[in-house]
Amino acid sequence: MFNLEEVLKTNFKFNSFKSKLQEDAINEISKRENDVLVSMPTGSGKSLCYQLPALLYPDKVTLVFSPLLALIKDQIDHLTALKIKATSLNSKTVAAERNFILTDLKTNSPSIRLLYITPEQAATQTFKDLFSNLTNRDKIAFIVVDEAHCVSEWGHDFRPDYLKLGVLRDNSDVPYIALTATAGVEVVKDIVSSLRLSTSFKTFKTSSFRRNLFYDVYYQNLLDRPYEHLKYFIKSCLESQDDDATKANKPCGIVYCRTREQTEVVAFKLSELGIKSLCYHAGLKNKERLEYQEGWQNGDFPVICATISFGMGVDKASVRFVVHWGVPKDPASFYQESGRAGRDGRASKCRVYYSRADRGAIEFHLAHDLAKAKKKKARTNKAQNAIKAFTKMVEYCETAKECRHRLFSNHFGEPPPDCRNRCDICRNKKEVEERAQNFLMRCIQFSETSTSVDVEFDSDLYEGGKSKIKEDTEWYNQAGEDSEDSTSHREEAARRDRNELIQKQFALRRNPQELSHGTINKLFSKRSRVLAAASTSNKVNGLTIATREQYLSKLVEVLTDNYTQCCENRTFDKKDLEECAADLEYSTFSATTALTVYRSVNAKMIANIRSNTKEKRLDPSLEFYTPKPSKNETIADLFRNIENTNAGTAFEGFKTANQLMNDKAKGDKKQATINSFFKSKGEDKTKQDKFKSLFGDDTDSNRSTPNNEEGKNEEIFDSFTSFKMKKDDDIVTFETTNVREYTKPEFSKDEKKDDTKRKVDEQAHDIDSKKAKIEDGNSRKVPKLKKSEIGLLVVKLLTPAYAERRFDSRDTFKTTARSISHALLYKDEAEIKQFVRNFLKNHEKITATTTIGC
Ligand SMILES: Nc1ncnc2c1ncn2[C@@H]1O[C@H](COP(=O)(O)OP(=O)(O)OP(=O)(O)O)[C@@H](O)[C@H]1O
Repeated sequence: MFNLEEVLKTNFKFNSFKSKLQEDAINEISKRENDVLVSMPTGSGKSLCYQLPALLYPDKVTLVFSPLLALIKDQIDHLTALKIKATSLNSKTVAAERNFILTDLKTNSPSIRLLYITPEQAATQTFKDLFSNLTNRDKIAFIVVDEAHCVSEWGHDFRPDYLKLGVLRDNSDVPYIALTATAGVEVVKDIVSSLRLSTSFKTFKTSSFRRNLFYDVYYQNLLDRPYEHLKYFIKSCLESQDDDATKANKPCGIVYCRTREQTEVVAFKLSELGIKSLCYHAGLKNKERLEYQEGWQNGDFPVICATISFGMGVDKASVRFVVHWGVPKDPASFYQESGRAGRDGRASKCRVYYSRADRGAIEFHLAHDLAKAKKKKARTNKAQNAIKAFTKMVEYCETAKECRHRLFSNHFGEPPPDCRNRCDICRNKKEVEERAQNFLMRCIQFSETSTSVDVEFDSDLYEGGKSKIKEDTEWYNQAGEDSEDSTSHREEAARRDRNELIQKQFALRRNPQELSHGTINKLFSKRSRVLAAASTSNKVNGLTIATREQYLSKLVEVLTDNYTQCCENRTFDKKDLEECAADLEYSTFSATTALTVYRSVNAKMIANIRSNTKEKRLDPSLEFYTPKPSKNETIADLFRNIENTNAGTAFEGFKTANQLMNDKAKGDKKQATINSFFKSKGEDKTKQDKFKSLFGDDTDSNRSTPNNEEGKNEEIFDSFTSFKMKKDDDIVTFETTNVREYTKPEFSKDEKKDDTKRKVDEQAHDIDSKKAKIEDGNSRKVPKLKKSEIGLLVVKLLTPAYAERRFDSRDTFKTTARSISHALLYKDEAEIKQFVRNFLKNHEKITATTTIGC
């Protein structure tokens, strides 16, 4: 009917359509038969899809709703340059122009082809009159809704005024054209329902599958030296390209971090390891930001470590990798951020270095947003949606269920893509499953040794563990006598609570749609630093964990100021001050039942501390504060105690990442790596003891281990990154890494020494084991494996069943693992494996009453 190519050439000066999809969409729209939804990535030429058809109906006008004046201006300038009459009716339109528009559009042959309007304008009487005039005379060619995702609460740019655009349908049957960049299923659903697109609407949509991108996930806490791992990954990405490219087109990459500090630390670490990197975040001066962005774009340095603020308008073709150091916020952001890799169509990689600490921090913020939303529906929905979307990201990272690209195809409502090994799971599912399992197991192991909230090594699944729940319960019962009866009653209640929570956690994983306020509160209470967090809303009506956290933060801040300014001989460290603040907050919390009282007592306390600081008087809470005895219950405690013992340094105030880096640059090599904590002379015995208590391994001492005593626990800790069974020599060994690419570490001198030492230790252990085997052959009852090794092996073997929820509780899991380990003290690896296999075969569900049998 129309010669579209001719119109394209004559009016838009293009020789051909940008893509087949663009051509098809224009073809369909031109017919004016159906509503059309165009979903294509930015820059793919969506505007032409309505601009060209608008020219095909010379005595009609096309109305275009667009959210921003700046976008409108751009479009009008572009069309004016092409001599196409386009104008805008908005709050800034001067009276003369407004009159011209209204007069022109009321004629039989208006000269205006496209009229751009902000959605806010659509609600004005002037527009309503104009609209009914045009409709009555059948003068509208198309109603176009640009950036249509603004109708959706799932989108980032939700604009309530967009919701009103569907109402225009009441009085008109003009075809609607909705345009959006690649949108998720929920957003598309919202567009269709809000704009009331007809049931026969046609969709023109680009597939979200990026076949040149390879996706995978690694776990930060399974890596011995995560920054080195990152370095080798980056090197492999940057080296694989041709050398002929211009400087600006040389391979480069982005490392996305959650916080400004992280960008600084990662950039520093990479630079230190020989990969020139700079950071980019909102805290930099404008000039610096621009300079760094340009430097990266010009190819002055290959890696930029940035918060997600980096990337808007950055369209560099030769990005060979995008790393997320932590966890992306949601599938849509992840798609967009990782999609900055491989714009030139060449093979590129997208990797997440997952961290539970990051997950915890994000969950906490999400819970906070939800709490802040109070009962406002729109905000609550938004906060709930953010939690659901984040849950998908967590599942993506923590499991190895399905092709990584499916995260996106599911999100965009597309059929599963033909991945063909373009992700780690499709390439080697078994290996990835094992890695995910090791990660889960690691979380369980650390949760056994951690009784307080420890962000870096936060426990999996449970609300701070048994002791935390017990502590909460005790708090409620503190008035009563601690009789045996009441204790067992409380333990029973705690067990019930815990099981219920576990069930909810699992339910949450199964069906993230079913989130209730209570569940979320419970879920996030484990992240909280406040004492008895889980009891918050029961104790003080209307009080949220987030509010308590805010007061706690304030208390930490004012106490820190008071301490640094008013105490001469400082011995407390950051954790002491936090604990002191937590005690203060808790004392108010436990003495109150009304929210207003809670707030005012805290406010008064904060004011008092401030006034003491002003008068240079140490606050009594600090003057009489006795730091809690070191229990070595968390890794953080352990590090802190060792640090205190080793360094004997006074509190110097807290340092920013920058200061730390500067200190390091000045040669402060005191603590180059975590390992070096455990490698310094003199304190070995103490540290070993600390590790023993940390891992609950106090029974190996009766075993004869010549040559291997020194550093035994170091080895366990070092190797804790992952462990594997060496099939060939029948011995459980610990691996410093289970990562294929990480094969060529360049150790520093000290690390080489450590490594040699470890090898010597391992050899000694080999000799020791062989000796033990010979002795066993001589029928002496000597254990074939260390107790700790048996323990780890059993835990590893039981973990898949735990992940499949076959244990009724975490306690049962622990007790079973312990009982089996004890029972198999004199068995070898094969026997242990066989036993556990049979045990799991014979017991589908494992409860506290399941007998081990041996
Ligand atoms: N057929 C074509 N041939 C060549 N270039 C084209 C063609 N169609 C559009 N373009 C150009 O492609 C670029 C991107 O087009 P456009 O701005 O319409 O993309 P878009 O998908 O609307 O992006 P956004 O989501 O940012 O609005 C523009 O410079 C436009 O002139």
